[in-house]
Amino acid sequence: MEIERDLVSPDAENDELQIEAALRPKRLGEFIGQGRVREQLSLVLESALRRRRPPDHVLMSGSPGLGKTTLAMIVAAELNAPLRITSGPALERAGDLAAILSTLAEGEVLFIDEIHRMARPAEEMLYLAMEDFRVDIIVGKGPGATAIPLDISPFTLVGATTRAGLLPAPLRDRFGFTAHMDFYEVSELEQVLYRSAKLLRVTLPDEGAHEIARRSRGTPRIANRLLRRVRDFADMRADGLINQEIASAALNLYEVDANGLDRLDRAVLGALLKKFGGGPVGLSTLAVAVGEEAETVEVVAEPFLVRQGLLARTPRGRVATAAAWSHLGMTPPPDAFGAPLLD
Ligand SMILES: Nc1ncnc2c1ncn2[C@@H]1O[C@H](COP(=O)(O)OP(=O)(O)OP(=O)(O)O)[C@@H](O)[C@H]1O
Repeated sequence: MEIERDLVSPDAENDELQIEAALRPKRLGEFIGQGRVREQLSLVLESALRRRRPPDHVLMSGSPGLGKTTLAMIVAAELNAPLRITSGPALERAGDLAAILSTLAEGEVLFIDEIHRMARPAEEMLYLAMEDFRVDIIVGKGPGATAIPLDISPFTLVGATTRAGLLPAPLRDRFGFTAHMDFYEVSELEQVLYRSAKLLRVTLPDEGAHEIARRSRGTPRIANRLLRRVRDFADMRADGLINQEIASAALNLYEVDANGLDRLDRAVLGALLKKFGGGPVGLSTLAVAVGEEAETVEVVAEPFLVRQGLLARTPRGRVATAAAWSHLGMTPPPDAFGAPLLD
């Protein structure tokens, strides 16, 4: 079974990238939510500016669509520094990274998205670059190979990962500041929606904003996407009025459920309850049951289901909570949460 990428998929689709760019907050002061990260980052950046030195390297971890790329761009903007963007999968060989590092301008911000997917030789080159602003260029092969050290300009690395746990410790330790991005509160998503509505020239009453925010899976990217779909629906069916009823009808039409669960979330929960009696079941078995890659289930669906209190990760596997059974309107078997109690 192939799960279609849904309206609430946290990944950006191609035609969406342009709209996203237009909706991106450009400065830290415009960035909504993630209060602690914002405050810590602003201290790091301010003190770097005062010392006239590039700040410590920054690692950002969190689910897709929570604003990691946006924050990386903001870091460069706040430092008034140029920004270079690449991603882990593009750095297949050490030479790919050397070509970038050796051409960085002084103080430039290098953003590596999906940094956990970088090839090993590139990763090792990065250690030295991050620590000593130096790369060793290997010339020749085999026993005759020599390493020629090359100084590079001091720079700031901003790494983003959806899977901080996969980063090797030597790499993780070289970041002076780690920002854990969490899902957004409904009230924060409302602020994201008001801001986007203004930029898109959409009239958004409070009740419409609330309905969209609470179904946005705690993710600004999804909130912005749902806003555009609800606007289309309201334009066609309600003279552009986005009240609670219209927002709710539009989101039902697009199969976003009342808690913002998407089709993949529901498929994972459904399989867990119907095929495995609520678990425990291993991640890969669960992924096969919904026809998805284990990584997709782990990175995309699980964090939100865990956050919603619908699924628990235990040493023996994934387990549905009581809330999951009631969310799908099912009755758990008597032994669903361990042995039944005897009177
Ligand atoms: N704090 C925020 N305030 C307002 N808008 C935000 C915020 N965070 C993200 N957004 C919006 O969500 C969109 C997606 O954010 P972004 O691309 O930065 O996410 P990401 O975490 O880098 O995702 P991915 O890992 O998939 O690249 C942006 O276009 C931006 O409009």
